[in-house]
Amino acid sequence: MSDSAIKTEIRLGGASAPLGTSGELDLSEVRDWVALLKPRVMSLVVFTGLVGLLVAPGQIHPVLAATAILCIAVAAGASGAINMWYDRDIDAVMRRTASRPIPAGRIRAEAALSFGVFLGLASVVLMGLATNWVAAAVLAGSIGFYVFIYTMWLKRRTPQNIVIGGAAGAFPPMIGWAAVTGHVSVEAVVMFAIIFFWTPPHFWALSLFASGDYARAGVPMLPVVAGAKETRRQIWLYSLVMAPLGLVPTLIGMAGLAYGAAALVLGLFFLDSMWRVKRDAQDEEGRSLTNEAPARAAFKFSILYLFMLFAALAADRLVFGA
Ligand code: HEM
Ligand SMILES: CC(C)=CCC/C(C)=C/CC/C(C)=C/COP(=O)(O)OP(=O)(O)O
Repeated sequence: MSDSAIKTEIRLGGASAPLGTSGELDLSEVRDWVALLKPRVMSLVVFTGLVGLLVAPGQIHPVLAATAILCIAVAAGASGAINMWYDRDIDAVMRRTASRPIPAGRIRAEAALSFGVFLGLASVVLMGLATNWVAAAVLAGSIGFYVFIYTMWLKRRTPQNIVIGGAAGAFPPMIGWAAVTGHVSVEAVVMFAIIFFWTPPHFWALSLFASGDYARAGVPMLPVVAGAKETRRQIWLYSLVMAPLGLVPTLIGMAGLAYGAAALVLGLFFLDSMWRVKRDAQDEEGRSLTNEAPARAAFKFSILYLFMLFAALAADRLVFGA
């Protein structure tokens, strides 16, 4: 048994102090508070925000740039913590999420909520003071989108939850851009649109092999409500929009031909990966006969794709000064 598991058991058994308020903070507790921030998802969110900031025209002091990125990270983490507070009931019944700090009883739900609200407010105020209030407003909007629109309103109501709510994760490059320029222009909207249309293939690929979890929790994700066949079809349709969108930065002169070539190759790999999901060996209802191997590969590739596409955008600007 791990140290943290032993400590948790001792606390649950003897429970002299409520969880999360013992006054002492050891490494395993720190790890739990960090887990509330969904750090792995945050890493890509922060990276796209950083690229938005790097490709924006104009100057920003490096300390202010670093502060802006910190604010995006903290805001994304804060909304993740509030999401885990709100979703603690369904997280407890899904295998993938059952060991999270709140359902596992290692952090009190109210403590997680206070933590998230405090960090969320602090990130918006700091962003406004360090850069400008347009960036702060878009940052506040993305927290609101993830917490209120996606988590509280749509997630448990409609299979379109991630299409509309997914906008939350598309804002960071726009925030980085606004932090430098003080406004939102067409380039920022293009970066937003790429992530917006990337999100459904990214998430629905995962939901194809995690649909048992969502069905158990009563969350109406597309494969649960409309079946695997329809999910594969919609993954393909969104991919058909997203791959060409990746080329738009070059077409509007925001990036050069080096980025355009990278976006073309990456887009073709993305389409190939999602086509394999669509054409996976399946029964009449679309249930995979391969244990969803193509969907697992496509989910992983979706993350690499977005990372590389945005890396190409930054490299194009930094190396070729497009
Ligand atoms: C509504 C929109 C989205 C939904 C519902 C969604 C859902 C998920 C889920 C359920 C996972 C599984 C892993 C986990 O439990 O943490 C995941 C992984 C991941 N997502 Fe998303 N995602 C969305 C948008 C985004 C966005 C916008 C980004 C970044 C720009 C992103 C980046 C990632 C990354 C990097 C991982 C891998 C984490 C790991 O290594 O475990 N996601 N996503
Ligand atoms: C700047 C800022 C505020 C950005 C926030 C955007 C952000 C982190 C978007 C990602 C959305 C996301 C990880 C959804 C996960 O779905 P879920 O919460 O249903 O997943 P779960 O089942 O793993 O909890």
